[in-house]
Formats: sequence, C-alpha cells, structure tokens
Amino acid sequence: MSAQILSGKIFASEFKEEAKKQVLALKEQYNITPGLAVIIVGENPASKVYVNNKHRTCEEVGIYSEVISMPADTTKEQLIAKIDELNYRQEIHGILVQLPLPEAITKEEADILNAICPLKDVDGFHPVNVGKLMIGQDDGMIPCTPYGCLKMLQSAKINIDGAHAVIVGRSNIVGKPMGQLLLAQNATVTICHSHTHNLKEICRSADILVAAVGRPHFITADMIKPGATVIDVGINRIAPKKLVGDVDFDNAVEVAGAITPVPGGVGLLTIAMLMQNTINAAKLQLAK
Ligand SMILES: Nc1nc(=O)c2c([nH]1)NC[C@@H]1CN(c3ccc(C(=O)N[C@@H](CCC(=O)O)C(=O)O)cc3)C=[N+]21
Repeated sequence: MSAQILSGKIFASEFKEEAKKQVLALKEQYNITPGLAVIIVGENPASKVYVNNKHRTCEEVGIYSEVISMPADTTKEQLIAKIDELNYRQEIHGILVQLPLPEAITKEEADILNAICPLKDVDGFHPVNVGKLMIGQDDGMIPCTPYGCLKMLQSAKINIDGAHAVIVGRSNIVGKPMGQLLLAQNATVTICHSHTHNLKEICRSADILVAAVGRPHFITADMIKPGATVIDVGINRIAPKKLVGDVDFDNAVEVAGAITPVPGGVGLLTIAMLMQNTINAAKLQLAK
C-alpha cells in the first residue's frame, strides 16, 4: 500500500486562504495592512528565487511587501542601519533578512539577526522568540518551516499526542524549534544528528519522522516504520533543474503511512507561514 501524499500545495493554499481572511479583517477592523520587508544581500540565485516567491505570495494574500536589495559588499553596520530604519517604520510589521548572507559578513549573522526588533522578527530567529518558544509563551514568533510542518500535521489530523517524533537534524532554523513545537503538543521527541549511534533503529521507532539533514536521499525506506508519517524538510539541488529531499521518496512511499514530496512539500508551507507570521506580527504590534 502506498502512502498518503501530504501535498504542500494543498495545505499551503488552505493556510493562504486563512491568511487572506485575516488580512481583510485587519483592514476592516483597524484599517491596517500587514507589511513585510525582505532584505536580500548579494546575488545568490536561489535566494532571488525564494525572495520573488515570497513577494508574489504577499500579493496573493494582500500583504504589503517591500524587497530591499543590497550589494554583496554591504557591511554589517550598513545592514544594521537598514534594519533599524525598518524597525521604526510603522507600516512594516515583519522584517526578514534572507540567508545565507555573503561570506564577508557570515560571521556577523547573529549580531545582524539580533538587530531585528523581536516583534517584527517573522523568521522567529531572534533569541527572545527562541526563548519564548522554549518556555511555551505564545506571544512570540515561530520559525516558518517548523510552524508549517506542525500546522500541516494538525490539518491532516495526524496524531501527535503521545507519538514518538524523531527529528534528524539539530539546526536552529528547523530541528530544534520543530522539537519544541512537537514537545508542546505532547509528543515524545528525539533529536538525532551526525553523531547519533543506532540512527536507523531510532528512526524506525518513529511515528513521526522529520528529515532535516540537508543530504539527498539520506533517509532510506529501511529507516521508516511501516505506516509512519514522514516529513521531508530537505531541499537539495542535485542538477540545475532537479530538486530532491532528504528522503528516498520512491522507496519510502511504499512503507510510510503519509509522506511529503519534494518539491511541492514543506517549502510551500514555509512561505505560507511567513504570511501568517507577518499577520501575527501586525496583531502583536497593534496590541503594544
Ligand atoms: N531568513 C530566511 N528565511 C527563510 O525562510 C529562508 C531563508 N532565509 N533562506 C533560504 C530558506 C529556504 N526557503 C524556502 C522557501 C520556499 C521554498 C519553496 O517554495 N520551495 C518549492 C519550490 C522550490 C523550487 O522549485 O525551487 C518546493 O519545495 O516545492 C523553498 C525554500 C526559505 N528560506
């Protein structure tokens, strides 16, 4: 029996519809339009594609959006000055600095992200928001990718309470926040990484398996418990036009109970949740 395919396209359009309604309500009740500013530094082609997708989705949902392109030789000070300008602009509710940053300022990434006002931090990367997620305070920003994965599991009515959720990957952007979100929903959470012993056995005990490693086809069918839900967060470009996830989809689909494809999976949810975070940010700022 082949797994249920969890289509990012279908869930994302559901979440975007919800976002549209909230945008209309904010307009009606408070006469405000949520606004997002995306800063892109340098000329990374993949980043340009993502930033264009974000801009297009904003238009679709009714969110005001500004893309700010800065040259590759931008200094940390110049970038922080731009962030500060946006921190003070009332019509901008969300600020996102597209990653990765150019090599010359990669080391300054933490300082740069910390310059974003936590109330406008729609990526949820600021330490204040990371802390709020950790202690279960619900007035913070949740990183878009794990937020989208959680909303999809809930919308698909996949049981989380009491389930064993295994996350492969411990990044600040996906692995760690995904673990916190699932823990808050009463899953038993195991976070695995490159030093984990018995990776295969641990993965095979997962009811929900989240792959966020960044290695093509790293998760093979023999690592999946029959009937498990498999979420593939990987985006690996193995040829100019060939995108694959971290899961060996063709074989995994025969074992899993439900599985997300790549492309057409979690990436689309990430953008949908950026819209929701921009709306959440506008609501939070209304209350301040
Ligand atoms: N500050 C920051 N925040 C981010 O959220 C952020 C970032 N930097 N840097 C890069 C990653 C990557 N990311 C994706 C968004 C959408 C798709 C997406 O829509 N993917 C589609 C199409 C992919 C394609 O065809 O290229 C799919 O998987 O079907 C993928 C990846 C956001 N990121």
